[in-house]
Amino acid sequence: MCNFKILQGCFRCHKKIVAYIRSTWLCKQSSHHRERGFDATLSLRKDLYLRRSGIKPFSLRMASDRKLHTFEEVAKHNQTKDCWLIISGKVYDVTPFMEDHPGGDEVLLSATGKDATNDFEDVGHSDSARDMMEKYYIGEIDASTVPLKRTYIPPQQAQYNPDKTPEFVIKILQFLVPLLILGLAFVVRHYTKKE
Ligand code: HEM
Repeated sequence: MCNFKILQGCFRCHKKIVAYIRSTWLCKQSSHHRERGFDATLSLRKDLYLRRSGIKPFSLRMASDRKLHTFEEVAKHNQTKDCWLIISGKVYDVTPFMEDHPGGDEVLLSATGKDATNDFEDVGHSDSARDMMEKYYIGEIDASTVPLKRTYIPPQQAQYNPDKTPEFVIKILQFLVPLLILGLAFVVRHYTKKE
């Protein structure tokens, strides 16, 4: 039985070919090359083939190898000694990595019980970090079981409501009373001058 299936451009003419790999050997490929009298790739070692094709083995796992986990099941693994993460639709058991994770085990713990894709991407993990993920991959997440993202509901704009409290009346009076006194002073002065 073949472990991996590859759809990749031909080394020579870049036409897409299908190849199957068993263990470390390429065991079957589409007849494209043989039709042209070229079947040297049949004896290529898998790692050489993969290096040339630029595909990481991680992406080559067949669908049947991927276990589908529910969100609820994954969320239960939220301890230092049992820690699973969901990143880009994939499930990782990072328990053996907790002590060695350069960012510490606490960040990994804080990323459990949710889709940690953004947390992972925000850090700007290196390519070597991404390559390491393969080691901890245990399956796919059943997307239909992931709770919908909490949507941000902006605070409701307070409706215009003129302030009618006593405080507001006092403020108005503080402004009006000096004006009234000033006006009264002018009136009094005006009449007293005439007399
Ligand atoms: C399978 C999952 C993960 C693997 C294999 C992994 C691996 C690594 C590696 C190798 C580094 C060293 C820096 C680098 O090479 O990029 C690193 C750093 C770090 N990681 Fe992760 N990581 C994973 C998940 C996460 C998650 C989910 C978070 C956030 C919640 C996170 C937060 C960090 C932080 C904060 C650093 C330190 C960055 C720094 O100090 O520059 N990692 N990780």
